[in-house]
Amino acid sequence: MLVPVPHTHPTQVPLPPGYRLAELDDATDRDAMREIDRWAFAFESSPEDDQVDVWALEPARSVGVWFDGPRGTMLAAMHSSYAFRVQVPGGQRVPAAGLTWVGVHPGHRRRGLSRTMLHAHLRRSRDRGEVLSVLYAAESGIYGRYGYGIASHRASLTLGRGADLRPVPGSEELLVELDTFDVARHGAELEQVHGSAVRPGWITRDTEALRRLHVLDWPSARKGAERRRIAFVRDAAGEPRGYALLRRTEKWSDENRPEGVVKIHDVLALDAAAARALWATLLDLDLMGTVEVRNLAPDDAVLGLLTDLRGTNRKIHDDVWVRILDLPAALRLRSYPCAVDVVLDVSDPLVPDNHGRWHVRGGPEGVEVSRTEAPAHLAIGVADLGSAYLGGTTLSALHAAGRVTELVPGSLVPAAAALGWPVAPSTGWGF
Ligand SMILES: CC(=O)SCCNC(=O)CCNC(=O)[C@H](O)C(C)(C)COP(=O)(O)OP(=O)(O)OC[C@H]1O[C@@H](n2cnc3c(N)ncnc32)[C@H](O)[C@@H]1OP(=O)(O)O
Repeated sequence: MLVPVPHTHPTQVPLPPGYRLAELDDATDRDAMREIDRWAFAFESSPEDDQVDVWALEPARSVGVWFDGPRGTMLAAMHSSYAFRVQVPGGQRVPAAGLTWVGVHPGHRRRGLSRTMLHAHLRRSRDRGEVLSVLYAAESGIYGRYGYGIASHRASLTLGRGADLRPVPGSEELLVELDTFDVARHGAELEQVHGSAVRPGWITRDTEALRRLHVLDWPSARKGAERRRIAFVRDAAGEPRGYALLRRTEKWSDENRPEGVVKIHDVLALDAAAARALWATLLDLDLMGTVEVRNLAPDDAVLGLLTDLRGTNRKIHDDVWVRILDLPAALRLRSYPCAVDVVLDVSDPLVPDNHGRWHVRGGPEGVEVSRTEAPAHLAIGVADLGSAYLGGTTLSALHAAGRVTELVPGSLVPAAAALGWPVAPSTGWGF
């Protein structure tokens, strides 16, 4: 079914002849969407994978570009989004469009298809009342031009077996239970723990399909590893206080020493004792030599528990990118750790409603955000404001890189303190 998507955005670039932007139907266009996904991301699924596959895209949120060519009509590009609620500093969960499945057939790339889709995405998300759009970027160079900035980071670590952890009172009384993961038996408790985390950038998986997708155990992805296991850490009443999804791979050295690898897909603990108990188990599994984890918050408890960080091969990667769609709402909905009184001159060529000078005034109890003609203290682009929004990247760091201009001397540091946040933003899972 082809529902034309109107081109009304002021900066809309017309598509080349033969191409049409249209809403995609979740049922009738599904095969074409899967085909574009395979072409764009260069993968093939096995018949065993297809049996466990989950369709998590949500109805009425996919838009594609059809090509009417000499050999008929084909889908040349698509994108979709999830209706997320993203936690912002202070704990509110704000409506956000989680952009996903952006893909252009390699035979139709660099003709502006993606640009046209992204402009439509920004407009449609705003029309739905979404305050932010968030994404994981396949490549760093794609999304800055649309006003997205890196708003959180994730850490990857490789730990040797038996890495020493500081003691935490109460951790010895907690029970760690290991089981083969089964979504029917473990899914609800896993999401209960996940949904209790207090951290900017945190995105709960609010549909059954997203919950299943997160724990999907692709047979082809095992590559000789065991099936997925789960470790739950529980208090004396049996309540889960943390979990880790993991799998082990057997490996032996030439001298027959055990050098197995534990790969952690997802790990979360709600307090220090739970983190200590969980990591003590993960770091002491028999026949394992190393433990690898790739999606920790940059201030995850394990970094403070380890007595020696050297040799952990710690790396930092970009996590979620944020695009502010409704600037006054976004700035009002987050909290501020201290008083703020600043005029920001925000440049946003794609969303004129965001563009211009904004007075942000208030403090921890709340802020007023209003348009103003008053001279600005700081000038910033909307992508850089997106980077600062969750509190993980300071305005000072952006200023040091020439990405914020201090127009009134002395205004940068107080504004940077007010837009910062004491808990590092992180999402911890990909979509
Ligand atoms: C949130 C997610 O889903 S991330 C997944 C993104 N998808 C992929 O990486 C899959 C493989 N790649 C693709 O499908 C496509 O090449 C896309 C989506 C990256 C780009 O689509 P295209 O239709 O070729 O892009 P389009 O022609 O609209 O280009 C718009 C601009 O982006 C630039 N651009 C396009 N791709 C890239 C890239 N990979 N890196 C840097 N810049 C890029 C173009 O040069 C152009 O620049 P300009 O503003 O200076 O003119």
